[in-house]
Amino acid sequence: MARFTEELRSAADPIFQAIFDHPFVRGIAEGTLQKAQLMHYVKQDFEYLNAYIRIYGIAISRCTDRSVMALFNEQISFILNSETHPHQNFCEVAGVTYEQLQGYPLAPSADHYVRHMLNAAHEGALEDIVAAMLPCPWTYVEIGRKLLDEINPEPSHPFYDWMHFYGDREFGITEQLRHVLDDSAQTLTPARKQRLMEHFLKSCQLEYMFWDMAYRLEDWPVDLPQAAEVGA
Ligand SMILES: Cc1ncc(CN)c(N)n1
Repeated sequence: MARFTEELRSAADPIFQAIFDHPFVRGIAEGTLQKAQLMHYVKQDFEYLNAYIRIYGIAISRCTDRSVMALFNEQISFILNSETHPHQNFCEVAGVTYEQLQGYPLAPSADHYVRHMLNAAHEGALEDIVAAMLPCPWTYVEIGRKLLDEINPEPSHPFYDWMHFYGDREFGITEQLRHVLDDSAQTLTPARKQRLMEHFLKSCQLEYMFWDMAYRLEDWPVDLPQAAEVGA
């Protein structure tokens, strides 16, 4: 019998293919992204990963199994201590410091993505959270591997580090999260599995929208004056 997560991946295949073809991902391959696009991506991804860490925290609060707690704990450390490297790569190419790109509000699509994972976390069980979180490492490891296979970049490629970071590393966590989900799916009803499929597919769509948000420099439609800050 096919793994449940194999069914998820098959259903999401058109979205994965659209992500591989997205102009931001092609811009990584071709080294053609604009400074503003790289900066917008890092501003948004820094806040997205902060939220993702907090959602792991909620997931830990739902765990009964210590090995799953340990897995989530390791992933929090990985994001805090290592997933800064691909951001640094983009900052170097854009010619800005990492600190300059921190503390910005989430743009609409990034906000939508974070809210979707939080809804799954607050309304669902552990497996709902994992289904909504899984596209994050899964799409990136496939993007990284595809780009490495396709262009076999020289160390002088501007995004050499980014491609190696994701192409070499995210497979492990993707497999481990898949196991957590496959194990719990064994005892779930078809209706529950359908719900997990919906969480997974929506996160895949939101992965696409995140790339698109960065490429198009998506932001809220109306700029607010500084005085909109409370007490200013
Ligand atoms: C939006 C998003 N999705 C996935 C990843 C890879 N962990 C990321 N850094 N940002």
